[in-house]
Amino acid sequence: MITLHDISYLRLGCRDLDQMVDFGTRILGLELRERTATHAYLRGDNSAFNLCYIQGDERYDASAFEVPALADLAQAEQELSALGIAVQHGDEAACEERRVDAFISFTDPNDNRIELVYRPHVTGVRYFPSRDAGITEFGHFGLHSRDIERDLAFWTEVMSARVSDRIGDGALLRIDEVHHKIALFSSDTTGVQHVNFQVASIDDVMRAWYFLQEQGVPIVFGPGRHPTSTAIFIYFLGPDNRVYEYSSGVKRITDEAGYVPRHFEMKPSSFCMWGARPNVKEFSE
Ligand SMILES: O=C(O)c1cccc(O)c1O
Ligand SMILES: [Fe+2]
Repeated sequence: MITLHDISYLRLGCRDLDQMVDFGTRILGLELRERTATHAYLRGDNSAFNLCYIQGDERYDASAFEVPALADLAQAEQELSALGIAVQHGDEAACEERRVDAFISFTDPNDNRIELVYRPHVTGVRYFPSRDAGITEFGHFGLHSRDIERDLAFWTEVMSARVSDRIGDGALLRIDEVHHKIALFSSDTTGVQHVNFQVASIDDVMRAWYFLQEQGVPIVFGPGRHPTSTAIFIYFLGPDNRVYEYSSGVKRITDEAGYVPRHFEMKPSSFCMWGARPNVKEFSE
């Protein structure tokens, strides 16, 4: 089994880097930490970055997870190879580009690009937001799945994630006490399905609601409250057409041994207990 310590970062291809930097800073409220001609590193906490936008193929994305020890990379490579999954080693330049000491990359059974990283760089400089969005951490992300049972088996049996709740086919997976850091949703494509940042309180979610409307940002779901994680949320679209989410109050699962996942029906009320209706394809019946 491969043990994931935490989510680390997302690499997101885009056609217009300036536009994504503007969105990331002025709208999302992330800090632009570094910028090259082709790469922009943005963060909502003290890590080197959470999101790296890369000028070029807008369909490109990769999601990264931290493993605790260097030896975990070699062990992961062995286990993945035994399953017939091809593994690449990051060379020095690729490590530098990702601000990590070492990493391997592969594609999961859904062809999602996954990176396992050792020692993602953390800074001693506190996150300085470019707007007061109230971000407290990089919360979780959703991945598309063209075959949920196949992908769920991979993420739980190979990557040691645990199911916290299901909604229809969808699955919310934890790798620590936080209710979920990975979500799998049934779809016909690959890659990142949504990007979540946690904010401090309901006030930040409601402030975002007014702010996003004023800025003309399309809101696609919420404000609302998830019955699953109990988090209060709002979802909106970036200029890259990706779905972004702020949420606050995600529950923790402390009774690891005794917890039994619940299976919510595939209905809007399973995504929002206040009655908001999702305008997000993967959340709809
Ligand atoms: O927080 C949740 O429970 C949740 C449920 C459905 C979809 C999501 O994106 C979520 O974050
Ligand atoms: Fe989410």
